[in-house]
Amino acid sequence: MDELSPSNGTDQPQPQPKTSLWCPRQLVFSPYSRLAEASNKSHTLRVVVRRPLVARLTKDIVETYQICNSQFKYSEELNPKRYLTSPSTGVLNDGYDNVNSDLILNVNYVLVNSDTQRRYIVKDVLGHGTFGQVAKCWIPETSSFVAVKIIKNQPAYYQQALVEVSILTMLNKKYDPEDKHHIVRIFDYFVYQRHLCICFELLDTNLYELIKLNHFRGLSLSIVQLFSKQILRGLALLKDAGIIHCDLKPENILLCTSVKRGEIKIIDFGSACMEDRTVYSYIQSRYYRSPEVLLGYQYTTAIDMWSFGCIVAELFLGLPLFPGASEFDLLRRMIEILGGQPPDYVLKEAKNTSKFFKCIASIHDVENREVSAGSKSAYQALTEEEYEARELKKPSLGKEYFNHMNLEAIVNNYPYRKNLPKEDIIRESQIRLALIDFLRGLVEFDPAKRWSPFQASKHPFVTGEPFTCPYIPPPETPHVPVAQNMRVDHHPGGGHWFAAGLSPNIPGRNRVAVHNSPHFQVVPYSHANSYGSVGSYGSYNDSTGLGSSYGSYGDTSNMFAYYSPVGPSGMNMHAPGNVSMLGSSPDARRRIIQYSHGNGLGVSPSAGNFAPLPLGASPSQYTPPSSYSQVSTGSPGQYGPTSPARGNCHGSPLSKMAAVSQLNRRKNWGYPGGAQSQENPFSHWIGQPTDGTNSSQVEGNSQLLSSFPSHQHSSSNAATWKQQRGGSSIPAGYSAIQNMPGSSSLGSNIQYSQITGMSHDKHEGILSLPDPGDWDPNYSDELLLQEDASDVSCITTELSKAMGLGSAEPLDGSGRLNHWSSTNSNMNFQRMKFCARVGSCFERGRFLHHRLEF
Ligand SMILES: Nc1ncnc2c1ncn2[C@@H]1O[C@H](COP(=O)(O)OP(=O)(O)OP(=O)(O)O)[C@@H](O)[C@H]1O
Repeated sequence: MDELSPSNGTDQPQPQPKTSLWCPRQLVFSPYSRLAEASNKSHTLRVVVRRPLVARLTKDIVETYQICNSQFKYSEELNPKRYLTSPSTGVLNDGYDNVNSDLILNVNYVLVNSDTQRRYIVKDVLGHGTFGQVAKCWIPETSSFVAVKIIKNQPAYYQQALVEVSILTMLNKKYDPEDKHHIVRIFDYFVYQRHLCICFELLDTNLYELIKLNHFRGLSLSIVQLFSKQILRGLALLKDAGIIHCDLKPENILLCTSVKRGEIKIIDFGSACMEDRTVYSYIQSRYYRSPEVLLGYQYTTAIDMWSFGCIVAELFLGLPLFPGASEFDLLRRMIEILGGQPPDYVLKEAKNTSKFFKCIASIHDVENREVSAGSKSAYQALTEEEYEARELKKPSLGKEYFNHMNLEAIVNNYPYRKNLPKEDIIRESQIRLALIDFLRGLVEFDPAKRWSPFQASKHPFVTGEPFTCPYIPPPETPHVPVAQNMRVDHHPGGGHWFAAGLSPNIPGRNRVAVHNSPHFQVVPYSHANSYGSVGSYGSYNDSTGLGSSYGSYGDTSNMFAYYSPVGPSGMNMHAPGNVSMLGSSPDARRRIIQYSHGNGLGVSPSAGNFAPLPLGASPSQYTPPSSYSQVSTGSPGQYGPTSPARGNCHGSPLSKMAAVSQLNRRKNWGYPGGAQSQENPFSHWIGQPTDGTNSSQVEGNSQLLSSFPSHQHSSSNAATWKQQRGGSSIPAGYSAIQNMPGSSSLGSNIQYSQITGMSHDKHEGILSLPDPGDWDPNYSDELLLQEDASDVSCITTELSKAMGLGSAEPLDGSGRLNHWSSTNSNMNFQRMKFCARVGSCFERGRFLHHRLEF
C-alpha cells in the first residue's frame, strides 16, 4: 500500500489537509504506516508488498485492511450473498430453486448429507450441464475439495441422474477399485432440498478447453498418444462392464488435479446405458455421433469407439473432424472424409436410412444381398437437392475448414511446428501415418469391423512401436455376457435400485429413497412385456432372496415398483408394508407417476407430469415426442449385438426442456436437441478455398510428404491445410524445424508452425488463428478485458510450459502443445489451471468474477 498513501512514520492517524480529495474516515482506517506495519507483522508486509496490486485489492483485501486498521475484523456472516446460480430469483421449491429448477447457490452455501452430517461448502461453480450445476465444494471435515453435481429438481433428471450414480458406483467399486481406468470417482450422493447431489472427485480443465486455450491448434502427437492410451483404458473397462457411455466428447474428458501430470478421466455418465438395454436412438453429441446412431441402427459399445476416434482426430487437429451443422451435413462429411459409406446390412436395417440414402438396386437385389455382396452398394447418399425434396427443408450445411476432404490429406498436411529439423519432420510424418491408420480403425463405418478398445490399444500409435504397415488387430477377446458380468457382490442398501438394472449400493436414510421421492407415486401398472421374473436377466445382484430381487431398492421391507418401458430392467420395485415382490410377474408391476400439482411434496410446479425415465440416455438426448424412435430391437442381424434383451422405447418429454436448458460450452456444437443446431459455429472463420474453387481442387503438392510411404487411403495430392478468417490471416507455410528439449521420442513431435517458404508448402493457403469470438456464443471481448491482460496473453505460453515444454517460447499461429514432462513445475501447472479457468471464463462470462477468486 506504500504507493497508495504516503507514510509519515507514525501509526497515529494524521489530520488530512483540506485540499485532499478523499481520505478514509479516521475512526475506520488510519493511513497506511510503514512503521506500524513493520511493527505489527513484518512477514505480512513482505507478502503484501510483493503481491500484485490486484491481489492485494481482492484476495488479500482483508490483510490490506488490517494493515490500514489493526482493529479491522473480517466477518464472513456480514458478507452479502454472492450468487453462483443464474437466474438467482427463487420461484420454485419454496424459493430454493430458480425458474430452471436449479438450486440457487451462493458462495458458502452449505449442502448437507443428512445421513452422515457431512457438509459441503459451495465455493464456486465449475460447470453447467443438462442435468444441473456442478459446484466446487469444500469439505471441512476432510479439508478437501470435491465436485458436487446438483441435479435439477425435476423427476426425469432426478431419475436419470440415479443411473449415473448406479453406473459409476458399479464401475468404481466393482470394475476399478484401484482407480486405474481413468473413470471419475464418485464419493457420495444424497438429496438436499429435493435436489439429488452427486459428489465426485474434483478434476480440472476438460480437453475442449485445453484445445481452446491453445487457440484451437492441435496438441502434439505425444500428448495425443498419452491421452489416447488413457481413454482406451477407460473404454476397455466400459466394454468389460457392458456399459456404453453414449456421450463421449472432449468436454467429458477432464484433466486431473492429481500430482500425476497429464492424467485424464472420463466424466458424465448421465447418458450412459447398459449395452443390453439400448433404449434411445437419439444419443451422442452430434460431432461425435456414430453412423449407426445417426441412421437409427442398433448400437453397442462400438459407438464410443467412433466418438473416441473423433476425439483423437480433434486433439491432433485442434478442430472437430466432423463438425456437422446437421445430421445430413454430418453424414456428408463422414462420407467425404472417410471415402465410403455405412455397409448395406446397416442401411438395410436402419430406421433412418431413407432420410439420407436412396436405394439404387432392385428390392430383390437388396433382399438377397446380391448387390451388397459385391463391391457396389445398393444405396446411394442423397444429394442436397434430393434431401430437400424428401424432407421439405434445406439441410443445414457447415462450411469446410479443412482444405482437404480426405482423412489422409487432412492429417498429412496439418502444419508442422516451425523450425522442426528435417529428421524430426520425417519422424513425425511416420507417426502421422500411424495416426491415420489408427483413426481408420476407429472411425470405421462398419460397427462390426470397428476396433474394440483392446484392439486399438495394441496399435503402434498407442504403443509407440514403429509403424511399418497397416495394422491388423488381434482377435477380440470373447465378450462376457453382460448379465453375468454385472453382478455386484454386496447390497448395503438391502436391495437394488433399478432404473438401469443397477444398484447404487449406498445405504442410508436419504439415499434417494425413490418411494419417498417427491416426484413419484405408486399406481398399479400392467406391463405388456414379460421379461421373466424378479431376479432374472441382467440383475446386478445375487439372485437370491428378497433383498437381491430384480429391481428392488432400499430396505427389503420397503419395495415399490415403478414402470420403465424397458421391461423389468425399468422396474423399480418397492414393497410397502413388507409386501414381498419376490418373483413378481409382470402384471404385479406398478408404475409411479409424478404428482402434477403442488402436493406438499415439493414437486416443482414447472415440472410437468413426467413418467420416470428409463435408463440410458441423457435428457438432452431423447428423441422428441413427435418422432419417438427406437433402435430396432428385433433380430440383431448378422453383425448385430449379441444381447438378447432389447426393450421397447418410449420417447421422453424432456427433449424440449433439454433443448432450452442446454448450457453446454459448445451449445451449438452438434448437441442433440440443441435449439440452435442449425447454425454453423465455424461459419465465420472456417477456411474456404481462396480461389473460389472446391476444396478438393485446391490441393497442393507436397514434395516432401509425397516421398513418404503412402497409406492405402492416402491422396496422391497432398492437399492444403487452411484455416482462414477475415483479413487477419497469415500464410501457412511449410513447417520448418525447431529442435525442442526432449525431442528424441514421440515427444519430439512438438509443433510450432512457421512460414519458411519451403517448397512443398508454397501452395499452401492462408492460415489464421481461429478466434473463439467468431463462433463461441458465450465469448465477449468485454469479458476478456476484465481479466488481467498478462494472464490472458500468457495462457498458451504458460500452458505449454506447464505441460512440460521447459521453454517459454510462445506458440505461433499453428503451434501445438508439447508433450508432458517430468520437469514440469507444480507452479506452472497451477498457473495453467488458473489460465484454464480464465479461458473458461471467456465462454461462460457470467461466472467470470467467480473465477477470479482463486
Ligand atoms: N468432477 C469434476 N471436476 C471438475 N469439474 C467437473 C466435474 N464434473 C463435471 N465438471 C464440470 O461440470 C461440467 C458439467 O458436468 P457434466 O458433464 O457431468 O454435466 P451434465 O449435466 O451431465 O452435462 P451434459 O449436458 O454434457 O450432459 C463439465 O463439463 C465440467 O466442466
